[in-house]
Amino acid sequence: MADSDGSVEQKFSLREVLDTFRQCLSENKEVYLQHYVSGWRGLVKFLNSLGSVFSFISKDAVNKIQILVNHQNGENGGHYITVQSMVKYELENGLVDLTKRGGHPESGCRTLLRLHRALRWLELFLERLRTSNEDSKTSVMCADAYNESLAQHHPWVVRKAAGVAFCVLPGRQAFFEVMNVGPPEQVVAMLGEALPLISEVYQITEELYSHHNMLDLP
Ligand SMILES: CCCCCCCC/C=C\CCCCCCCC(=O)N[C@@H](COP(=O)(O)O)[C@H](O)/C=C/CCCCCCCCCCCCC
Repeated sequence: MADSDGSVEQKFSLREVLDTFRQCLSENKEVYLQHYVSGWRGLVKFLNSLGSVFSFISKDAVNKIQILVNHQNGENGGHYITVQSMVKYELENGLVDLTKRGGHPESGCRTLLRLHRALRWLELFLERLRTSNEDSKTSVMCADAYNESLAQHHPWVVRKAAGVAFCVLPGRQAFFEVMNVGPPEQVVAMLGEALPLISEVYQITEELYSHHNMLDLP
């Protein structure tokens, strides 16, 4: 549908995000980068619909998505099909800054690690949403999930800004409406479908990064 300014409306759909995370895993449990990035694109649509307070977060996510897309579309794009092939290629060719930032500030590995950490936040947040009740506050659920995950990797100023943004999150009912799924029971059911997929993608990536000692890339 076109907006009044002629731009194409980009409505968030939880179903679409669920489908992209379903497509993420290959038969032998490799993570397809293209679908991983599409999943994040879908989530950013949701974030954008929440208002400009969140734009510093969505800008960072979009920037990281774009770095990964550039790798996929670049001359070595054939190595950026799965997270596993990307890790292998970048490590074998010395394209990752392993201990301090240097010549490869935009490696696929360090960029994906930032989104991977955010995926843990998402998993924790969605699980809280799924098991929440009408009186639960999205701001509290979001902050708790953040403090348990991403916050450990952010400096004070980012944690403060994130905390301010969480305070203006819409309430649970409005939040569920933006998901475009239907009544709350259907949202809860779909979250129950989405969570194991997100969790599996997270676990596989976590093990891969841990195996290569890359969970703290600068
Ligand atoms: C299913 C629908 C309901 C949930 C929808 C959630 C939608 C969330 C969409 C996007 C999440 C944003 C992901 C942010 C990635 C952050 C990556 C990161 O950690 N970047 C920092 C480090 O990067 P480098 O400097 O090392 O390159 C960077 O400093 C961060 C800057 C921005 C602040 C990030 C705060 C993240 C807060 C967590 C997301 C809150 C979203 C709330 C909306 C419900």
